[in-house]
Amino acid sequence: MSQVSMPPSSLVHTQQARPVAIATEHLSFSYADTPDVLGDVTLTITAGEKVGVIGHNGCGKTTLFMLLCGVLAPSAGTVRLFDQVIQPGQFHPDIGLLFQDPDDQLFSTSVWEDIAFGPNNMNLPEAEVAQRVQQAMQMTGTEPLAQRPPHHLSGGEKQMVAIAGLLAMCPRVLLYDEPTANLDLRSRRRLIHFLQQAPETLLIASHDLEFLLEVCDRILLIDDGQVKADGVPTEVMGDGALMEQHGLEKPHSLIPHVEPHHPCSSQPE
Ligand SMILES: Nc1ncnc2c1ncn2[C@@H]1O[C@H](COP(=O)(O)OP(=O)(O)OP(=O)(O)O)[C@@H](O)[C@H]1O
Repeated sequence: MSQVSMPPSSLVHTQQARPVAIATEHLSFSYADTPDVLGDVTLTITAGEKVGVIGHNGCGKTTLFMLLCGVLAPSAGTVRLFDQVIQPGQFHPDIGLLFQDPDDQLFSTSVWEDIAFGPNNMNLPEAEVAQRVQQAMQMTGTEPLAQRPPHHLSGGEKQMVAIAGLLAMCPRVLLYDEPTANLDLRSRRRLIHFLQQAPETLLIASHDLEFLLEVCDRILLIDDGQVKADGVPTEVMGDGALMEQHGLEKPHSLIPHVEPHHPCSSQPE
């Protein structure tokens, strides 16, 4: 694995004081007809980190997320969430997954009902459910949509409602799978500000590398079922040879900008 630069020692010290949010040990997974999607992945995510997960189509980002939150059962290895081993198939309110397609997440008759679904499942008192729904709608700017049927919303509106549904469960870890896929530029910018201020531990799988550069403090590059690079975003994504080797491109903002010299302009003195 390419270790692309270590954080400064003061940062290491701060991070060591924080608990480990996610730890995988020798995590492997195969689908019945797709073997070795992930092979022997061992990694540690510290509480409060904002980690971008990159890799070409089909490299296993979504599969990794589904293993981390217990939707899929590992073929081998374990996942720990704050030192508790994740039991596949069980409800883990401490970790939430935003699906790639918000339609997979929204199914109630109104936005309010959808956001309340998670807290209701946690058997919270009605007043607390209402308070959490209200707060989650406020944070995501979805209050005006409260009584609308989710299937009538635009792609971007659905995305924010799906995020509100996760926030209402107050998870400590959030997994975002392609969160900018349905968003226009203004909604994308709003999501960037929102995630920059998020107190939770974040893992974000995305092909929108510029978005990851703005939000994340660490990048994992996945290929051939393994973590091939783990480090500071500008250094992992700024390494053109590394990116190309794994089927990716350096983000535009990390390519040095050279002003083209117009042939008719006067020569510099
Ligand atoms: N339910 C499934 N059954 C069989 N194979 C699957 C299933 N889901 C995913 N796969 C395969 O597993 C591999 C990893 O898929 P995954 O969706 O995790 O990749 P990804 O990195 O999230 O891709 P993308 O960037 O396109 O979203 C791919 O080869 C995919 O075809």
